[in-house]
Amino acid sequence: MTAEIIDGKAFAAGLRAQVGEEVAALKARHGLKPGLAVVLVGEDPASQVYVRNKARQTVEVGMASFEHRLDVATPQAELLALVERLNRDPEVHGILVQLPLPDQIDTAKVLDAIDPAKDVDGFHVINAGLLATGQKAMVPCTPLGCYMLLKERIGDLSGLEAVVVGRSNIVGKPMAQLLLQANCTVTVAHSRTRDLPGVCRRADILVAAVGRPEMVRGDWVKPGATVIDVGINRIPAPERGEGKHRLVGDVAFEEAREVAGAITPVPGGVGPMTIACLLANTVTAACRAHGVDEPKALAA
Ligand SMILES: NC(=O)C1=CN([C@@H]2O[C@H](COP(=O)(O)OP(=O)(O)OC[C@H]3O[C@@H](n4cnc5c(N)ncnc54)[C@H](OP(=O)(O)O)[C@@H]3O)[C@@H](O)[C@H]2O)C=CC1
Ligand SMILES: Nc1nc(=O)c2c([nH]1)NC[C@@H]1CN(c3ccc(C(=O)N[C@@H](CCC(=O)O)C(=O)O)cc3)C=[N+]21
Repeated sequence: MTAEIIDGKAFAAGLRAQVGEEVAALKARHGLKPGLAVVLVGEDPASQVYVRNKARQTVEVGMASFEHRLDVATPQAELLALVERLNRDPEVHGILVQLPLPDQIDTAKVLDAIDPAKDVDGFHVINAGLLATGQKAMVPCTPLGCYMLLKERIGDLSGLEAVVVGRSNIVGKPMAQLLLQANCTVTVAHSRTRDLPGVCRRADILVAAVGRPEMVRGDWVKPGATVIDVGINRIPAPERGEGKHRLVGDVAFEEAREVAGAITPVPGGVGPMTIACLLANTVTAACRAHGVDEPKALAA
């Protein structure tokens, strides 16, 4: 059996259309235009691509986009001052500071300077704590996108064995929290996990967020499992010409698709969902800021 391919690109397009409708309704009923500010420090080429895509899609759904590009040598104090200004700006409902940040900047300090109500990345400790205790939070975009794909494919997740490989604050940990909330039995695996292939083989839901190209092999996958590949790895592709690259996930896709029940591709899987969820979170933040009912379809 070969797996169903989970079309994250198509699902994300549908979610963006829903966001667009909500934005139009907020304007018509409340004269409210949600706004997203994106801050990029430095000129990392991959980050520039994401930031450009985010800005384009923000405008496409009818929201206001504010882009701030700072020099790679920007002192921490200057970045913190910008965040403070955005916190106070009533036209800005969501703030995203693109990671990674240059070495002179203390990332945790910057993330925790963002008003938790405008923290559409869900990286602030307040939001991490709210999520972990089952309260209303801003949920990190990538895990939220993965969760939506899982709900769409499986429906009720209760009682399923979920294995999340990776324990970062931005993907692995919040992913595990969402799955736990949905009544999965959750295992979080990492670089010190013993017998990682054996642990993965228990999973009805296997989420790979490690940052190692094609690490999860076909024989790590339980037959029929749903595999969510979060990894975005750029590897050399000499077959496409000298100096060319291609994107691969953290899962060996061709092997895994022969065993899994369903699997997300890279590209076209989780990546587009991340940006769509960022837009959804910005609408949610704007609604909360103005005491308007928030659209249920845009949240976990
Ligand atoms: N699609 C999207 O929108 C997004 C994709 N990504 C991608 O997802 C991947 C993960 O990102 P992120 O969480 O930020 O990465 P981090 O580097 O912050 O975390 C990686 C995690 O993987 C674990 N790990 C590393 N090597 C191994 C190994 N050999 N065996 C088991 N576990 C291992 C680490 O374990 P330990 O803690 O023990 O070191 C760590 O917990 C990357 O490819 C990134 O590009 C990230 C964000 C968004
Ligand atoms: N504050 C912050 N928030 C983030 O959410 C954040 C970040 N910093 N830093 C970088 C990572 C990475 N990330 C991606 C978003 C979209 C795609 C995406 O759309 N990928 C396309 C391919 C794009 C391509 O071709 O390069 C796909 O998978 O189909 C990938 C990766 C968000 N991140």
